[in-house]
Amino acid sequence: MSTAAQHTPLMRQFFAAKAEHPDVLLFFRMGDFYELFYDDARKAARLLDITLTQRGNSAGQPIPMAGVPHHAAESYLARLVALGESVAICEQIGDPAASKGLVERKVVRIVTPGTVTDEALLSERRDTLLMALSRNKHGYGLAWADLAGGRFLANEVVGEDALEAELSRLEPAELLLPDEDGWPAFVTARNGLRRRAPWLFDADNGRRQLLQFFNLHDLSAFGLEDGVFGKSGLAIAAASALLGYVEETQKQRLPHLTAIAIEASDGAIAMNAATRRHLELDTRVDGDTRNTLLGVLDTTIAPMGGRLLRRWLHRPLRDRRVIGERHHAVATLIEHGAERPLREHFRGLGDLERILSRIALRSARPRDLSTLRDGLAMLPALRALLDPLDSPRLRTLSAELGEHAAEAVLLGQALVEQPPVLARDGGVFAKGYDAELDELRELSTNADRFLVDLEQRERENSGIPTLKVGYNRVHGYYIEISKGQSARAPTHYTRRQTLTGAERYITEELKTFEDKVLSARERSLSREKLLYDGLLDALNGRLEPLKRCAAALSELDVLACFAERAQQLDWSAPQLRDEPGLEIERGRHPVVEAVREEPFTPNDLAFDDERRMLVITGPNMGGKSTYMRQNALIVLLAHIGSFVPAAKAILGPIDRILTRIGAGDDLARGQSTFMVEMAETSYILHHATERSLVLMDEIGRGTSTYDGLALADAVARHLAGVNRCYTLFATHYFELTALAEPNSGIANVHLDAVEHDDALVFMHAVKDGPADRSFGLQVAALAGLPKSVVRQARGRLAELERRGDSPKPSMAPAALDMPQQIGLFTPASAALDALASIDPDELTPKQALEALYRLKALQ
Ligand SMILES: Nc1ncnc2c1ncn2[C@@H]1O[C@H](COP(=O)(O)OP(=O)(O)OP(=O)(O)O)[C@@H](O)[C@H]1O
Repeated sequence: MSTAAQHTPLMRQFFAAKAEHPDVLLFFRMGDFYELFYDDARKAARLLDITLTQRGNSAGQPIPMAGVPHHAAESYLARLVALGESVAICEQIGDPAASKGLVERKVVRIVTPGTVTDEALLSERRDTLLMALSRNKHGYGLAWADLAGGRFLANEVVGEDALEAELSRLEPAELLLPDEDGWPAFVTARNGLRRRAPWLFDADNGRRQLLQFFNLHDLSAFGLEDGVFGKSGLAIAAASALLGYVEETQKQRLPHLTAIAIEASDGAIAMNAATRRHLELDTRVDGDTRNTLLGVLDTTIAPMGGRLLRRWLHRPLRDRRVIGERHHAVATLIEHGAERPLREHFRGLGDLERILSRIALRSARPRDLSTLRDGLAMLPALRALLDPLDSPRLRTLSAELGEHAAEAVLLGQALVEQPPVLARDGGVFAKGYDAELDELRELSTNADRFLVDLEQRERENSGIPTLKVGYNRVHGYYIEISKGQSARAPTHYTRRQTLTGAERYITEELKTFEDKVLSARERSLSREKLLYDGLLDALNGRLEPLKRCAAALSELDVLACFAERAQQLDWSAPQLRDEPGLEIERGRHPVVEAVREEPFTPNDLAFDDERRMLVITGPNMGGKSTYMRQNALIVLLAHIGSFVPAAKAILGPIDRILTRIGAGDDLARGQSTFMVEMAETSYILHHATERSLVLMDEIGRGTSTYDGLALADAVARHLAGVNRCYTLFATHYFELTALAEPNSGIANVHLDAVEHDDALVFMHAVKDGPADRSFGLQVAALAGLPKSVVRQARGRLAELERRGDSPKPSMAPAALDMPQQIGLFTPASAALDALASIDPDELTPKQALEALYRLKALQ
């Protein structure tokens, strides 16, 4: 082991900084580069695919090193943050030119996945959240902050399921949790996990810290004290742990987090992680984000509108007044043709929400301010558009937009039309805004004139026509004379620099001029900095109303998007009513309809107290899954305030949407398909209420036919009899169609196909009653199963049917109790089972022949 003393001074400085930030990558500034050393270098080289090299030796050993150029650091940081890594930025504090020996360095901030606010490190249309979790014997506290958007929220939930549901809803980029055992795997397996000392999650300390942060005497105004568990302080503990972390990493105040609010679970239609996954709200099972509900729905124009829509989509509301107002607003926009001009205005809007956060954090760039200026300038036109519209929500939003005339004028006068990217180079402020700045700028501008005159004069006086006046950053102003002519230089010229072909001089007059001009430049830059700070101060004084204005603009963008979609896609206004039941006429699946070339066949749905479960049968590919999901999506869309893809939808209250649908990612989650299927089913049986909408797709498929049928039957009976939820139950077990007895609340519907000229045509229309054929073999043929195999299966099927062993759709209910009579369970199915296990593509000709003999033997 090497000791500190054996290391070079530079490495000792590195180790000191590293000791303070052992868990994060350290970007150590070395001139124009950030360098990483030792393990950090190895890790960064792997993650960023950059070269791992060496920087000399220290303590007798080579130092592994990887570096990224300073000017390109942002893109590397963005990649690291996206991978869930944090980076401490250690800058050179002293002036390298002035300091003797080692220049001083200091960690100035820590970039972490959940705290970034720089535009370049954020995803435009998705919130970046930092979340903290606390727990006690009752449940969990959650607090999450969107620092880039200036939002701070909390919630308390009971049970791991509810915690998982919240995590899947919010998808935090970084998760803080007390460093203790016993956290469930769906928490500990997350990217961007940061374990913190458990005492940082203490409710009593936390309360004090929050009071101090918000400068308040009590927290009751935020509703934080009346969490789900009374005064347990779970949300408070999480919120204060979060704040502590932000202060530690950002090393600055957070003036834009002005409040914290509880976002209670019971205000929303509950959807667990499985439901979000199965319904493919914004990501498909295969990770694709197009061809999802959000993909079809999101035509918002401003990025902040897009983020709000995603938030809405993940949190359909139960408050029928709020949703009703949104529907009314959308209808009003359509009726008056107002959404198109509204959206035209939004094109130049920019991301005001994040800009305002950067203004609060004082990291706003000149272009942020000019975008804000342009946004504020369009407010009067927007209000003029909105004011004649008779909709309560639009009226509220118009009022929330506010006037902001003073800020609009201030920014209008202060900024040049197209400001530079960075404030430090100057040129941000318009002429006429500040007299002192104008005067200083005048001096610099006049300088050019002076230099031309001087050059002319010196040429004449010296008689050297090639004499030039110039400037360089190191040596300042000079008079240049070529080597050949330099002997003729006047005596009052003082030599400043010798080049290969020329000599450069300075004169008294030029020196005086230089001092004046350079100091004018410097003074004008520092004047601009002062003015810039003043501008930020002025805007910060009005941050709250400006934030409300940005929020109203985001909501208008989403409502206008709903209006646009409704017209483009022929969606209609849903009706919400207080009586229970769901009635959908000519409903469509928004995503399948959008991607299909052929027309979509609309289908109805009716649920009421007498009809609570539909057992859906029909051929594979017939459209069962599509039908089930479209109904869930219609219910969901209605509850975010959107119109819906149906001719008519009358919806009673809904508290949850629960789904059990086989998905391709089950195995990736480290559990067997059947385990996942049963865990999800069990969740549904425990949580579904009379007001829940439940989709069950092919339950029981993951195990043997016998067990599967028995389970599916018992689950269906439980859902219909005990949970009494609205259930769409798709199944291949025809036996289940027998459940639809009078007064059972269960009805049969089916999808159909017809064989036409040897081809199979799917009708996609949902009809009453059970299916009478499964078309399994025809679909298998469609899928390209070898003809010989299909032919053989067909023969077997005919034989089974002849023997009366095959399952019949009209099976009597009692049959379930006598499974030995059911064809599915006879030994004859052994041949089909064996057939199913054969993959023809995998077989050699010899193996195929052997398989054939085995099959024959099973006859
Ligand atoms: N109502 C419809 N109108 C038009 N096309 C439809 C309709 N419903 C489904 N389809 C088409 O049929 C395909 C198969 O539908 P879906 O996956 O819903 O069938 P399924 O009965 O659930 O099949 P499986 O039992 O094999 O899972 C869809 O991808 C879609 O292209």
